[in-house]
Amino acid sequence: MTQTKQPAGRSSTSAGDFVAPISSTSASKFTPCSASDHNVLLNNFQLKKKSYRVLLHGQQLVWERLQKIKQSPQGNEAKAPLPPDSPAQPGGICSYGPQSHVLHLDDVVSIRSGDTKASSLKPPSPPGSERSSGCSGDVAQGKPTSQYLTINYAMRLSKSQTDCNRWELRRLTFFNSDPYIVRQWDQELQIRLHSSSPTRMRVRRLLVFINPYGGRKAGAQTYERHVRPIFQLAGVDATCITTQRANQVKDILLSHDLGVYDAVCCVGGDGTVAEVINGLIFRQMRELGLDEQRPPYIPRPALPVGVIPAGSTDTIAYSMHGTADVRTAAIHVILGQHRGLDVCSVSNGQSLLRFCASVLSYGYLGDVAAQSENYRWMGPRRYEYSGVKAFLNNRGYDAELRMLEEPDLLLTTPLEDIPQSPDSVCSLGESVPSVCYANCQRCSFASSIQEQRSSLFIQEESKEAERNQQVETEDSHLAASEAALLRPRPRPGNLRLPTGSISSMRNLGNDQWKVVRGNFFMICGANITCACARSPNGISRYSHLGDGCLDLILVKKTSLLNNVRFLLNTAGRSGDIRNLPFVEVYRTREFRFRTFSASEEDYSLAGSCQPITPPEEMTAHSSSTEFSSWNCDGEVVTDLDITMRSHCQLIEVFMRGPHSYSKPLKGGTTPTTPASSSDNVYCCCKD
Ligand SMILES: Nc1ncnc2c1ncn2[C@@H]1O[C@H](COP(=O)(O)OP(=O)(O)OP(=O)(O)O)[C@@H](O)[C@H]1O
Repeated sequence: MTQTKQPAGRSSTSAGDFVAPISSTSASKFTPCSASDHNVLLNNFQLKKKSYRVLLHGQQLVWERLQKIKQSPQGNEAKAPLPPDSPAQPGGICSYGPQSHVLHLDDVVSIRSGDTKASSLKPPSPPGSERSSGCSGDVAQGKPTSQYLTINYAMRLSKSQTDCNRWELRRLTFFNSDPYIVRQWDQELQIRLHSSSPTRMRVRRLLVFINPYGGRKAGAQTYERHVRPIFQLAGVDATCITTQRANQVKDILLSHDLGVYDAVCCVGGDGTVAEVINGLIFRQMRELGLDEQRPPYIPRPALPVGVIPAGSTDTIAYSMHGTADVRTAAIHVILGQHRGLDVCSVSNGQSLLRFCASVLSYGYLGDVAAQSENYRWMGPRRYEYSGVKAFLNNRGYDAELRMLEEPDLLLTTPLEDIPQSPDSVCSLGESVPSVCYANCQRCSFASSIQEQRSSLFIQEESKEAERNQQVETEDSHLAASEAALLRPRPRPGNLRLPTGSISSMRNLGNDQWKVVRGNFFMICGANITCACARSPNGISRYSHLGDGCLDLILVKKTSLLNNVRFLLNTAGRSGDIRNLPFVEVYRTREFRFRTFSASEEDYSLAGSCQPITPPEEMTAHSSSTEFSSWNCDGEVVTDLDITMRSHCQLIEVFMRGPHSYSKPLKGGTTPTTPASSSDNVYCCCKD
């Protein structure tokens, strides 16, 4: 820890700035966030014409109000921190005392200094320009002139009664009459803001796809009004492409040079997100020279993805952020925190068809997807109309499903070996399933296992990949050898792995396939919760964003009343479909589907790896009452022999996950954040 030095030959300033070693009382409040040995800056600044002592320590900025003390014994006027008078700023995470305000640099969007307040408020210059690096307001070398320092940051509205996962932008403008101090703070903050972290990437050049056709056809306006200003504030250089047709996103991603971009972002609904994800994965397969129809493993794309909701349901964005708020999604892109998102491959007997990021659904939702395309002119209301039609016409669909049930980690792992984190609200091998939040322990654990697998078994799995390529059986074309070629995953922290966890993962292959036959109202393979504004818990409330598993939900065909019960249950906040006697939920990594009433010719109607079926074929197929279609991320797939397989954290997406928090306490007291494991269960939006 070092302290700052004032440049020689300058007089002290009227604001009472000083550079001082941290006092023992202040230092005792620190809870360092990173192990790196950062400098500590400590100076007085003015904020809204009031004096504050401001401290930069590690990745945390702390400011504490000063007040005048009448006279010191020596006769000098002095300043001291105010007594406790206001609660700490929400978002503060360290124990600095109740009167301190704490801002983590993870939540800072941009920093800019200026000679005047107005000039410090201007957005930073885009990357590549002279002023984009280092000191933003002054020429880095030479005599500084800036006295204002504006810090733009984002804050979650944790006290909001309507949407507590929403984030908003805020700013602080500090004043110091000594430009040397302002320059030093500016430089130090810029360095720390852009320092690399395995789970955070500050995007500089972004490729943005805008779908002007999805949802209410307002993608372009949404981007201009809400997203562009946020990207500008962060100094992001965004190249925008407004799509002209379906599948254009995928075609561009497959054919264009993406080397200059740090990330890809889409403004659209689930179909647009799926196009981006499919485009990036297929591109990676091409670059590696893999057979796209029968790849020996699924490679991880190089670029992370940002998702801005502008579609009809936006379940992917909602499941990622806990809200479909556009500004929140844009803020997550510029803050740059990313997590691995599971992606499922969908294949038929012959080849890989496509990748699915949210849900693959047969029966009721498949019928809705197939029919609603005919009523797109209605906008999002087409789902209600087609939904009622498909509901009344559903006579049940015969099907056979085979799956490997995910073993419960608790059964194979001694309890004391299960990693515990005070920040986490997700258990691992839980008897009561957990909900996936920010800092999800189940997903972190899956990530760690993935990393260990790729390093420990790389040689063995490479051999397995070779063997699989030689002996291509119907079942092995997507064999689980991808881990060998996955690059190591970023790890949020030092997570201790339970002993035996690796072997329990590897024993999966020896387990027995479970077979379920029946007549179903609906069959869903849910990769994520599939929550949306109308169904805040989603179809699959306990699905995790990155645990490498999917939830197979089987809704048996019983009575019309039960179908209504099921739909009401998924729409409400308090219901749990697991309690319904005609619903079965299995957690698995893979399932296979066949409809036993279909003849051989009925299989693989699409008959190729064409991901989206042509409309004529789709309509003809959907008119059959014996077979349904598949709804894959809102797009229609008509094959009748389907395998869905989850690929753990295959793609990095800009998100933190929905947040866990306590209800705001009565009397305006802010609950402590992050939530401890005991106060995680309530969302202030819930009742
Ligand atoms: N210019 C365009 N004209 C016609 N179709 C387009 C165009 N651009 C994109 N598409 C296609 O529009 C389809 C629907 O888009 P998207 O899924 O984003 O919106 P949505 O269906 O309204 O939303 P959601 O999937 O969230 O319900 C996608 O399959 C995409 O390929």
